[in-house]
Amino acid sequence: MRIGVVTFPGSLDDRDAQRAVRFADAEPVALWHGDHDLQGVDAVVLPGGFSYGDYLRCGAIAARSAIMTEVIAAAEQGMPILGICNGFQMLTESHLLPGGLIRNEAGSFVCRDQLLRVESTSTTWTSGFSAGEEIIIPLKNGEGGYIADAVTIERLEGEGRVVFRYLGYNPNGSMNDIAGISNERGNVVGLMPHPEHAIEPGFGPDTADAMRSGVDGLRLFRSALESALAH
Ligand SMILES: NC(=O)CC[C@H](N)C(=O)O
Repeated sequence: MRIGVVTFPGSLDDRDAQRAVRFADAEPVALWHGDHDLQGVDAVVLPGGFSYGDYLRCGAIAARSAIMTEVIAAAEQGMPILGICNGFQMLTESHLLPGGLIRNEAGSFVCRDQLLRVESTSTTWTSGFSAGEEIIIPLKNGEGGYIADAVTIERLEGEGRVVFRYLGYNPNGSMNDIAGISNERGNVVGLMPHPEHAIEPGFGPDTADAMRSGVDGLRLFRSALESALAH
């Protein structure tokens, strides 16, 4: 499986995402924001960072880049797309996912190992988890507060499209403790925490708790690979 990772001006975690793809035994393909070319990839990761310096709103300018025209068309055809943090912001800004991300409630950047509950396993990126599983994934953002109108929130909850929920502590004031959501089809997933930073023991979240592997993030990439092999 070939998974494209898009680099935008100001991307920070594109190399980490490529590494995560490699660790999951898929082939990473570097894609460029200015190209109208997905190079025949099977899936796309929109990585974290500060695309276009976060000007206007995080992800707003990136959502209007050349590559996103192709990503949007491919997503609508069912291609698996994962938006991580700044990538999640791009997905809402391009309307592939509903709602938006606003400045953290506390007004400051937050960086922590975050406990999450996997609420939905019916997406391409979470099929390898068990529903209700608790995982730890690093989180680092300034505009991570998820908001949507009441009808949208009700719909997301009712359709089981809240994929990840913050547990124990809501780091940014997200409505309903929402950390990640999917589109109706389950091929497009966006989340604020960074799974690409939890792929290797000793280099991810604090693993002092023996119950935690520190590599929960890798399972999102593996899920996509296993979904592809199953089809
Ligand atoms: N880690 C990230 O991708 C950060 C996204 C964005 N720049 C923010 O601060 O919210």
